[in-house]
Amino acid sequence: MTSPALLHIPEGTRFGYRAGLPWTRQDRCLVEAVQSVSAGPGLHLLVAPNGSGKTTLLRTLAGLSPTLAGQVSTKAQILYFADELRADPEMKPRTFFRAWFKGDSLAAAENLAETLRLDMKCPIGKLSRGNRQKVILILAEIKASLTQGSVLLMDEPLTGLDAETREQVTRLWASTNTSAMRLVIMHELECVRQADSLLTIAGGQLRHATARTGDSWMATYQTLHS
Ligand SMILES: Nc1ncnc2c1ncn2[C@@H]1O[C@H](COP(=O)(O)OP(=O)(O)OP(=O)(O)O)[C@@H](O)[C@H]1O
Repeated sequence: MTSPALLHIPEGTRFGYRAGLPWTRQDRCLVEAVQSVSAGPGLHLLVAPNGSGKTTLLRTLAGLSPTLAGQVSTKAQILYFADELRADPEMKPRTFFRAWFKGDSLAAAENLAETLRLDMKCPIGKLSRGNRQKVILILAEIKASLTQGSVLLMDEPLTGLDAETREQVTRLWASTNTSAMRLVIMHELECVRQADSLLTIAGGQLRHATARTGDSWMATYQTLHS
């Protein structure tokens, strides 16, 4: 049985920004869906060259920017996580999670922090890039666990993590909150062995592969760009 689509991007949908002064404003299209894209629960990778419009696409899917044409549809709860944690630098992760969660959810956040070796007593402003990233990942996972079938949009969540933590996180994604859809921007395709699809932007076109060609997602990426 195929999984229900949680996110649908119709053919012709355009993503970008409006540039210039209000009276001379012009659309600058970065990405156009040349085929419709539907994705359901699982892990979906968004990998494309620097500056091709990945963050713009993700922010638009999150409803933070308008599409330039067309309309994205979803019935799911959308959770967007930017590539940097925005929180009071004096706040410690323990206080941060206590502000977000109570009871079992808070306990789950604390357990995950222990698993990922996050120092809960170090102020966020003094955490390394990778450790700040762990705070975002824990927030994402515990929030996703509160609603069935959420859509998590994550901008470079693995950047800055050491190899062991990356491995732990990708294993976690495969085993928990499996009703969620994770659309994840990343640059290092090698660190993910299992994924349900790959999206990329080639020459301004959004391309989607739902099965691997060849042995790896890297081979699929190269095919989509050829
Ligand atoms: N509102 C805006 N005004 C002006 N330029 C913009 C705006 N939004 C995006 N851009 C430009 O569009 C291009 C694509 O940006 P975006 O951040 O979406 O790319 P990206 O693929 O995520 O890049 P990277 O891999 O480097 O993070 C960049 O050159 C960026 O400066």
